[in-house]
Amino acid sequence: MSRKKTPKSKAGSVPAASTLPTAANRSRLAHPRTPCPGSEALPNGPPQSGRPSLGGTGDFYDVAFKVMLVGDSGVGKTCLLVRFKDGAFLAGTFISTVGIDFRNKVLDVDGMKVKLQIWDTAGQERFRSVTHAYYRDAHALLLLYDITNKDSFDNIQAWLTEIQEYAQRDVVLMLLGNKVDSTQERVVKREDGEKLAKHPAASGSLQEYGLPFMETSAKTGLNVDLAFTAIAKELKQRSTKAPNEPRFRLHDYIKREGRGVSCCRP
Ligand SMILES: Nc1nc2c(ncn2[C@@H]2O[C@H](COP(=O)(O)OP(=O)(O)OP(=O)(O)O)[C@@H](O)[C@H]2O)c(=O)[nH]1
Ligand SMILES: [Mg+2]
Repeated sequence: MSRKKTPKSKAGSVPAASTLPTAANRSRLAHPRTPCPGSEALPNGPPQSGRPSLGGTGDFYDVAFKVMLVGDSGVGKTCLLVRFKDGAFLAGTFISTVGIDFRNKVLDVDGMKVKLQIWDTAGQERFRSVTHAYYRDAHALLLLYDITNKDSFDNIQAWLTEIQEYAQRDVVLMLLGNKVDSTQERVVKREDGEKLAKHPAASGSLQEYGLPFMETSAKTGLNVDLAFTAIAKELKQRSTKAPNEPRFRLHDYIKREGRGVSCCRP
């Protein structure tokens, strides 16, 4: 597969739904808390695996995928993304995401440049219709709850139902219990997360094997890179399908590489 350079912004070349961000309206829809040097306005087009045609900043990549962060407001989606992208933690006042925002990051996965275009959605109910419009183009979803917030955990089933309704059937899905650094405030046991991941009532094509599950901390960085890397590896394997390449097993990978991960197969 040839390595290509992302063409200069193509944001104007693909029609976007009116509610979706474009170069012109992005700042109205999202309030990033830190400057986003890697951010760029991109079309909400069809899946891009194998065809690097996303608008860009000049990153080189071989394949590009769309990853969405979903879950209740306050679970740490924005912080997880900022930790992964910038290696920093957004402490202090909680500023809820408005609409949707995104960042790009190119990972080297087994010699191939994999570009993740990561969409950070607003967890608040009032933005749900905006989020729905993005599900269908997502190749992977990271579904978060907050281990210090029982409601966010209880709402996971509702999120899974929504995912089943709006996302592609073969979407790669991973469940993350965030804020694992807050040991004193923990109200959701790791075993409960594992149990839910093993037997989700609704989870699309991954139901057969249960969901890959990890606990993470955007504050300390625990398992954050691993979550995105695992997703990138899975997506890359699916798109290249090299005949002699050993099959990548997402569950086994995070079990082997994760810290504090026991895992997930039923
Ligand atoms: N202790 C701890 N706090 C965290 C962690 N991740 C996020 N937070 C805090 O939790 C609050 C919410 O984080 P956000 O990342 O903004 O939450 P969100 O899921 O993006 O929320 P919405 O944008 O409303 O959907 C902020 O005050 C963060 O500082 C974490 O891993 N550990
Ligand atoms: Mg947010």
